[in-house]
Amino acid sequence: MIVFDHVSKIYPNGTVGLDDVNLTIQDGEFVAIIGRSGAGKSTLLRAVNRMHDISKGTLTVNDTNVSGLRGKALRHFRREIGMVFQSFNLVSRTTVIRNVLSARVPEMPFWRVLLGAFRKEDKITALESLDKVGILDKAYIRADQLSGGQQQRVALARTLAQKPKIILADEPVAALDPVTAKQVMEDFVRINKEMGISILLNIHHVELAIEYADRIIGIRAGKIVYDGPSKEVDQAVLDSIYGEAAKQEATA
Ligand SMILES: Nc1ncnc2c1ncn2[C@@H]1O[C@H](COP(=O)(O)OP(=O)(O)OP(=O)(O)O)[C@@H](O)[C@H]1O
Repeated sequence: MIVFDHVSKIYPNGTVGLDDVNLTIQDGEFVAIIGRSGAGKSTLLRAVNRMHDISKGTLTVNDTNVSGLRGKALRHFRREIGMVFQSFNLVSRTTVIRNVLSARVPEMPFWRVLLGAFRKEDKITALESLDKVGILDKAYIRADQLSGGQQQRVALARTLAQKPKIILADEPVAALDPVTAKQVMEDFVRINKEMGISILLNIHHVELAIEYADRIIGIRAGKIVYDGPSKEVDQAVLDSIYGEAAKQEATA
């Protein structure tokens, strides 16, 4: 469970990233965060695994106060939270399986890392993860020879190999064409429903958010202005999240 209790984030230059956010996300939820550019979506997402420190309030993830974590405890905590980015962040000149196996490195003794001597269990985990996202047949192909959608699936498989309880996804389909974007969103749904992993995802495509997520969080200028089921998101809700921009687009 993720709990934001009166959380604010003020960047060193004075910009308010989050403004008194109160939010509870239960285990196994699929939540999409929507809002205009600069609204605070990434700040919210990245606070969860402490890529960004919060300035005020309390953020608790699975009963751990995130702000109190240091050193080894922080590294251990981060292993339980997978992260997927818009730009995939793969090592392009190596194979798909090597990319996925890299998720196992923090669990390995140093000598194994040095020799690249992955254990059989790690290889099985990596292959199972690739199977879950439907690209097992690409295991021994170089990552840079795959399409964007396939590369995002490798990134997702790498995250699964980490055996996370939560996956954070920062604009995971922004670089993909509409058909591929839907396929990757379907992967997220399957992972969420079949494996029970909580998914918290930032997305600019409102239609995709509503179609695939169960719950929508609308953020505007660092404040949550909507938090409810996807099926209840209507034009009035979108206006409250996007303001004039939504009205102008609707009338264009
Ligand atoms: N490192 C930083 N230093 C100062 N201000 C920042 C920093 N990162 C983000 N901000 C500011 O905080 C606010 C929220 O940014 P954030 O990246 O969370 O928005 P976003 O909703 O994810 O935007 P986008 O959709 O464009 O990615 C913006 O005003 C942004 O300019």
